[in-house]
Amino acid sequence: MAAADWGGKADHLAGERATAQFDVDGMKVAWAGSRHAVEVADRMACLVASDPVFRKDTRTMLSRKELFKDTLKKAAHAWKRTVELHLTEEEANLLRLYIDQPGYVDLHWVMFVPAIKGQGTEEQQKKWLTMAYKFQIIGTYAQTELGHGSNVQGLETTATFDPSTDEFIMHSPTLTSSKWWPGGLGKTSTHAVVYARLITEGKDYGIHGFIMQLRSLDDHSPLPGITIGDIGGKFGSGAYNSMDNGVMRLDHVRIPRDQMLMRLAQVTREGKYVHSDVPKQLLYGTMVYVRQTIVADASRALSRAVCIAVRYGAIRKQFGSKAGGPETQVLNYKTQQSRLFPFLASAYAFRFVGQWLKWLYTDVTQKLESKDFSTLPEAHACTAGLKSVTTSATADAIEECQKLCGGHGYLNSSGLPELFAVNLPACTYEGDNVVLLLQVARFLMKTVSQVASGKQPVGTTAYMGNIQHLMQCKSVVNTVEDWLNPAAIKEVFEARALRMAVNCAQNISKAPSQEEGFSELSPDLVEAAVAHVQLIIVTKFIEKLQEDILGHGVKEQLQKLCGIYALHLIHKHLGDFLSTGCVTARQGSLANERLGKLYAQVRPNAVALVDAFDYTDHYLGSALGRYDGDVYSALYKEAWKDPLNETVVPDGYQEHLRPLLKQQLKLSRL
Ligand SMILES: CCCCC/C=C\C/C=C\C/C=C\C/C=C\C/C=C/C(=O)SCCNC(=O)CCNC(=O)[C@H](O)C(C)(C)COP(=O)(O)OP(=O)(O)OC[C@H]1O[C@@H](n2cnc3c(N)ncnc32)[C@H](O)[C@@H]1OP(=O)(O)O
Ligand SMILES: Cc1cc2nc3c(=O)[nH]c(=O)nc-3n(C[C@H](O)[C@H](O)[C@H](O)COP(=O)(O)OP(=O)(O)OC[C@H]3O[C@@H](n4cnc5c(N)ncnc54)[C@H](O)[C@@H]3O)c2cc1C
Repeated sequence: MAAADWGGKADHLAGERATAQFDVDGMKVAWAGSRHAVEVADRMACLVASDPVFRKDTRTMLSRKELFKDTLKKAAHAWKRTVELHLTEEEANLLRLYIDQPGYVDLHWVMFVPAIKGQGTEEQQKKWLTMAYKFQIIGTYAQTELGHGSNVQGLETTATFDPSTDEFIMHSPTLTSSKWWPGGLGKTSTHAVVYARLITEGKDYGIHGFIMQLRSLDDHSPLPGITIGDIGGKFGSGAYNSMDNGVMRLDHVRIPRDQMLMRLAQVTREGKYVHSDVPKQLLYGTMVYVRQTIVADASRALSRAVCIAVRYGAIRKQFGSKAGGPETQVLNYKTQQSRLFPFLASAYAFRFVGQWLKWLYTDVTQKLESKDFSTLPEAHACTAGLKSVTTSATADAIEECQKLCGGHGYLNSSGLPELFAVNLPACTYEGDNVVLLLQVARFLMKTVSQVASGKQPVGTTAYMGNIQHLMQCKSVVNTVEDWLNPAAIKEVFEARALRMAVNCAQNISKAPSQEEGFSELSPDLVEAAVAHVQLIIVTKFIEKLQEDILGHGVKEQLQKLCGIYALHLIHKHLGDFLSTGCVTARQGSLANERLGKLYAQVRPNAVALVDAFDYTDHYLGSALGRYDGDVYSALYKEAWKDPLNETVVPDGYQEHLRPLLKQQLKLSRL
């Protein structure tokens, strides 16, 4: 039976849109960053949605092989369209984003090219990037090994210089040194930036990057000495299984000396190791760059989940009044609002902090080019911390959005299981989130000790300079309305973050050594790091509201969302705020009361607030999140696409079901 014959007319969202109290177009600009950004994104999203090659509605039903081939097809077609339409870099990136299928191209553009740009000399960039930009070679980033991921200094692959031939010998000395995980390595990449221990003149100089050709450019077979394959299926159907994450073993593979990336350090013809006068941490520069892009990915993934849950919540009805009145939209339940609206606010908060982080990264890069390395530690702490907090919150929120959509959220056709499976590994890749928070904590402990010795901190830690006030201040909040004051909100977040950091520093100083203290206190340090990162997000949201924001009612809605973001954190982490004496129990309950009022104010705007994300139905990929709200017809239609429904009587009936039924029938007649 076709969906149209189903009978009942589907509900729709027009009524919801009519209650919006702001200009949705203006909000689209605030979300995207500029009118230009809205326009380009729209154009690229429509280009993808209207091209049958980019269909993805049956993706979760494909076998791994079919899915992989489909990914190759999409990537090749995307490149063809990029060339035919002379797309700019910005347009091509958006095209890739809206295709919405992880694949080798992500690693090529997001890691291989940036690694060469950041660590290659001008000559090396000219040679390799020219080929990479034209897709004459396909590259990946091969750092992680079977035995070590987080501990980069523990990697085992060796690159031993042989002066007799002017070559490096690349080798995997143990099973655990097998490269393991790099995306695109398994079946696609022709080249990689491989991280290995540099050994010359008998001395181990630690980890460095090397460009290696892995496969023949004629027939794609692995080059001699290289064993390579895919590491196997991953969590979820469809999802990240489109990516050929790979394993690679190297057996004394020789590469020319000039394939060591030599911007930060060089090996001379004679085998002398020479380090440039730049910090060795620049070796980690590609990770800083990618962590920054992952924050933007997190806000996008979160906003997709929220868009699905809000639209569906406005359509779905359960229970009516006792008098037999109409059923209630589930979005009207206060519990639904208190679970969902903090995610809506977080999506906006992460979006704005991501825009700021992009600015910070650009600023640091410009400073590095003029040999000013002073802001590198802060850039590392900000990218590591924000990557960690935003991806963890996003993965949790997508899972909760599935529950917010009830049973239908568990269907692949809701789009939520795949969204979860694709974004969950962001908590691990580019640095495990806990490991990264410990990096932030290390930065905070250094800053606290500098403040103690009279140095004035700058940037995102400038608040620590206000230590006299923040260590003893009491929140001025006395009424529910006082929690509308951004200065009052900022003060309690600053006081909480500083007091948690100072507590940790004091406790570490009581330990026999700094190292032991850091290890013992690491759970508290992680919480202090989270408090600092949440302060950054709240602060950047407040600063965003000080900008010129055009459009009727747009700023007012953002103020409400900013309030929700901050106050829901106070509610969630009330233990921190109380134990550090930043707020009293009464102020905590006033914050909660304010939160309830903000939810009620956001409710009539909820659907319009997710419309402002400006996602096409193709990109959302959800029967529940459709723009027109025709949810039930869509679910019904999607069900029939399942391969199980290709036949009325299932395969296996003759072999397994019929004999069983017959036998049981026979037994019952005995
Ligand atoms: C269906 C839709 C899908 C659509 C998708 C569409 C688009 C996708 C687009 C993008 C997706 C993005 C990517 C693709 C997906 C996945 C790719 C994944 C790739 C990877 O995972 S690559 C491997 C990443 N690996 C890691 O991150 C390892 C983590 N470990 C580390 O970073 C480090 O080892 C460590 C934990 C930081 C420790 O370093 P180490 O040197 O051993 O020790 P320390 O003593 O702690 O540090 C020394 C010193 O250095 C400072 N430091 C550390 N890191 C950095 C840095 N990055 N930058 C600057 N400084 C750094 C540290 O602070 C210390 O400084 P001191 O002053 O204190 O000495
Ligand atoms: C989907 C996906 C794609 C990837 N793509 C790539 C790629 O393209 N290229 C590449 O090189 N790598 C890639 N990786 C690898 C990724 O970077 C690593 O998995 C990541 O850095 C984490 O390292 P690990 O797996 O060794 O985790 P481990 O470090 O083994 O972590 C295991 C547990 O130990 C904890 N832990 C570890 N160290 C500490 C510590 N010091 N203190 C406290 N707790 C600690 C962690 O918090 C975690 O809970 C990918 C991974 C995934 C999942």
